[in-house]
Amino acid sequence: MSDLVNSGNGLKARAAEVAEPVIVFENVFISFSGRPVLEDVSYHVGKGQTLCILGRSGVGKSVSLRVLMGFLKPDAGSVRVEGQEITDLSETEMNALRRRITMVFQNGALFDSLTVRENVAFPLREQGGLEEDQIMQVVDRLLDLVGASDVEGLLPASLSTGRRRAVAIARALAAQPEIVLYDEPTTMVDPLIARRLGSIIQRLKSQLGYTSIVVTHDMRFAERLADLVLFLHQGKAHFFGPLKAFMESQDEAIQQFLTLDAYELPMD
Ligand SMILES: Nc1ncnc2c1ncn2[C@@H]1O[C@H](COP(=O)(O)OP(=O)(O)OP(=O)(O)O)[C@@H](O)[C@H]1O
Repeated sequence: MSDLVNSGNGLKARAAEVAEPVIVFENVFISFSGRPVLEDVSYHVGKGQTLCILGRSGVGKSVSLRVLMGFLKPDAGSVRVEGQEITDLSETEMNALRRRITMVFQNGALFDSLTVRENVAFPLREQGGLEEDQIMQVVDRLLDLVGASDVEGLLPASLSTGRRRAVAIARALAAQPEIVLYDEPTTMVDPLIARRLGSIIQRLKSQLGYTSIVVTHDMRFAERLADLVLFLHQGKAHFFGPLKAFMESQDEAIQQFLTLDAYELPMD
């Protein structure tokens, strides 16, 4: 059933059948009350790659994620996940898609009354199909992966923000997604915790081959994780390409973003 239970699943076979990248945005437009936010934005993410979406505040980074989750419909353009057009799916089809794509929210959205272990076990129980001892095995592995084994018996309220976010990542993974979206994972945590969260995301990529998109303000975080960068600027995909090309770009808007980032006091 899962990579976490047994290493063989249908993912590889399905990916091989799909000629195009796992996620494709093509000429996407979206506006609110006539005010354009994304104008003609295109990018793609291949299997196992990490894309970091960068850009100044309010430029449409979170909107891009919400379009991918089907919470917002673009006015025009195509959004495809493993070759399937998602802009015209019914709510039922969208719910099926949301089992394959999961979003880790800043606040973690954990159940307050459940322990860390029970929180992580929750999606596995909800999905069914696993015996209790298998569930416990998967939970152990996930807690270990995010470094939260020592707090498994605690309630979320007693954890630090960074720990809560790590547990939220474990719970998101328990739903066995194929694609993980992270919205500002390092906001409001100190640099050490940010580095730890970065290591967790990195490990998920190298050990489990997740395809992921990370929205972040934090250039140091992006530098550690990104294969690809999408830099949104004035509604446009001002840059889309490999991290190295982004860092070396002499483009004025990119230079300004990188320079300002270097001078910004760390928010986390
Ligand atoms: N549902 C909505 N209705 C109206 N306007 C919206 C909606 N969602 C987003 N917006 C607007 O779209 C713009 C982009 O928002 P978004 O949250 O994507 O920015 P962001 O780049 O993620 O910024 P930040 O880094 O500050 O989170 C903002 O001006 C926001 O007010």
